[in-house]
Amino acid sequence: MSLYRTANLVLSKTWRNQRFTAHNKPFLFAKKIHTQSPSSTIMPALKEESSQLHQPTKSVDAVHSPYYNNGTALSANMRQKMHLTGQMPSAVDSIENQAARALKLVRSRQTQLEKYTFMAQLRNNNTRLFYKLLNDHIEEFAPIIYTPTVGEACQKYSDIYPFLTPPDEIIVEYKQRSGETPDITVMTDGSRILGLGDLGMNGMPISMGKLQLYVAGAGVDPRKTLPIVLDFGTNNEKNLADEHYLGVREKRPNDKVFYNAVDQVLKSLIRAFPDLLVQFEDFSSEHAFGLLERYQDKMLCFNDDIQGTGAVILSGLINAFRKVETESKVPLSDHRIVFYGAGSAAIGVARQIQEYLEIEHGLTEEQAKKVFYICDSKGLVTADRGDRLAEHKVYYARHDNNGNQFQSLADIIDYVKPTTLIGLSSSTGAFSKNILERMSQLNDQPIVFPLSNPSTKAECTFEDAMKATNNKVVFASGTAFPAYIVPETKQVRMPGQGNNMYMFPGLGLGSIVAKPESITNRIILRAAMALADSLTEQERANGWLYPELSRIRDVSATVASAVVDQAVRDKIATVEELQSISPSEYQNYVKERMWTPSYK
Ligand SMILES: O=C([O-])CC(=O)C(=O)O
Ligand SMILES: [Mg+2]
Repeated sequence: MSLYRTANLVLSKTWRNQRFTAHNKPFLFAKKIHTQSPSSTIMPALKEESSQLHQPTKSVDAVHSPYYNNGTALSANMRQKMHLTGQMPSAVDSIENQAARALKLVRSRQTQLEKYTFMAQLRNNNTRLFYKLLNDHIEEFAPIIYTPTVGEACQKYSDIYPFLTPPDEIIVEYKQRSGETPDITVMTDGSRILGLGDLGMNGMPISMGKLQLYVAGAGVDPRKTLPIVLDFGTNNEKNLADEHYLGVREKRPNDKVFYNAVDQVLKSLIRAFPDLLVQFEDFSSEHAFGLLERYQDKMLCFNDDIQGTGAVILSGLINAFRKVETESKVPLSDHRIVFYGAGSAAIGVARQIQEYLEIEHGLTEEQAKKVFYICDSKGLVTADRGDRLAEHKVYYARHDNNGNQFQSLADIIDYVKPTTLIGLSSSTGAFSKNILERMSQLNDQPIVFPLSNPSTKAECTFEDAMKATNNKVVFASGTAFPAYIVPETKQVRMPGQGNNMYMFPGLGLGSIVAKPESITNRIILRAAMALADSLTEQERANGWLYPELSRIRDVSATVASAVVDQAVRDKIATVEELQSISPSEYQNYVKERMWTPSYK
C-alpha cells in the first residue's frame, strides 16, 4: 500500500436514497461527506482518521511513493540504508539516462493507446521521470497524454483501467499525510468529453491529462494537482450496458439534484482547501453555463470549454485578423464569423471575441454582436425560427433575416458571405470540399478553424483545407494535424493548433500565484491578448497563429504574468507580496515558482 500514489478522486452519488456512497477505497472521500452532519466541517473527521495511520518513514517513501521514487537513480548510500543493495542493478543511473531508456521503450509501443498506458504506468511509478519525458518531448507526448489519444483512453477507460493502477488511498488523506494541499483541481462529470459525448466516469483521463499539462506546460507542482470526476451516472447506453464499465450505472439526475450535489462537493472542497482553483471541464453545455454563472464571482474558478477555448481562439483570431489585414487588406470591421456548432465552446468563443471588439476596438455592443452567425443542428439560429432556443443561444439569435431561414451550411455561407468559418460541431467532415471552395471564392485568405476534438471529429483536415483553397487558408484546428507539403513548391506548411493547452496552464498558474478574488472576464481577455502577442518574430514570419509548442513554459509564463498584472491593477489580487513587486518582475516571479522535474 502506498500513501503517495497519485490519486484521482471520484465522487459518486446514489440518487435513489439521496446520499453519497463509498464504492471502494477511492470513493472514501465521498463517504466522509455523507457521514458528516450538514453543518459540520469535513476536516476534523479527516484529521482524526489520518492521525490513526502510520506515518511512513522516509526510506519507505523513497521506494513506495511515485513522487519520491527515483528507481535506479537511488544513491549507493541510500540503497545501503534501505537494505536494497543487491536487490537492484549495480549502476546508479541519472534521470537523463532513465529518460532516454524510457523514450526508447515508449517509442517501441505500436499504438497510441499502448503509448498512453505506458505513460500512465510510468507516472504511477516515477512521477518526476514521467514529467522529465513529457517536458523534454512535449510535442511528441502532448498528443498521447492529451487530445487526440486521451479521447480514445476515455472511450476505453473501463477496459484499460486495471493498467492505470488506481489509487490505493483517497486523495485527502494523501494530501494530509504528505502535508500538501492541492492548488488546482480539474473537475468534470464526464457528460460531454471532447466531441465524444457523455462518457460518464470514463471521463477521468481528461481531468488527469489537463493537469499533466499544467505541470508540463506551466510548472505547477504535480503534488498540488487533484483530478476529480463527479460520477453522477451517465446517459450513455453503451456504458450502462458494458460489463466492464466502472461508474455508477444510473441515468443522470435532474437539474435540481445535479446543482445541489455540485454545491455540496464544492462547499466541502473549499472548506478543506480555501485557495483551491477549480477548473470546470467538459460538462454538458447547459450545466457548463449554469455552473459558471453560479460560481464565477464567488470563488476562484473558470470553465475551460467556455473561457479557455474562448481565450485561445480569440488569441489565434487576433493573429489571423492581423495577417489578413496586412496581406489581403481586409479591415477588422469587415469580418463576419460563422460558427458551425452552438455549444459551450462556440458561445464562449463568440463572447470572448465580442469583448475584445468592444473593449479594444471601441465597437458598441450591437455592432460587435452582429459579427456572429451561430448555426446549430437546425440551421442558422434566428429569433423567428419557431423553435424554443436553449438559453445560451438566445443572445446571438439573428433578427435581421427578414423571415428567411437557412438550414444547410452552404446556404448559410451564401447568405452571410463570411470571412471566417469556425467549427465546433463535432460533426466530422462538415467543411466539405464545396464549403471550403466557396470560402475560397469569397475571400483571398479564408479563415477556417475546424476546432472539434479529437481529430476524428474535426470538420475538415488541414490537407482538405489547403487543397480546396489553393493553399490560401488561414487555419487552426483543435487537435494538431500533420504538416502539409505543397506539391508544386515542396514548401512545408504547418497548421495552427488552437487548443486550450496554450491557455489554461498559464491562466491557472497566474491565478494560483495572484489568487484574485475571482477570475474576471477582464483577466481572461488580458490572458488571450498576451498569448496573441507571445509569438516570436520568426514564428510570425512563418505565418503562424500560435507559438511553437516546445516554448510552452515561456508562453505560459507570459500568460500568467499578464493574469497577475491584471489582477493587481484591478485590485483583486489577494497575495500581499505582489504589491511590492514591479510589474516588470512578474515574469521572473512566476518563473521562479515553476516546478521542474529533477531528483535534486
Ligand atoms: O481538451 C481539449 O482538447 C479541448 C477541450 O477542452 C475540449 O475539446 O473539450
Ligand atoms: Mg474540454
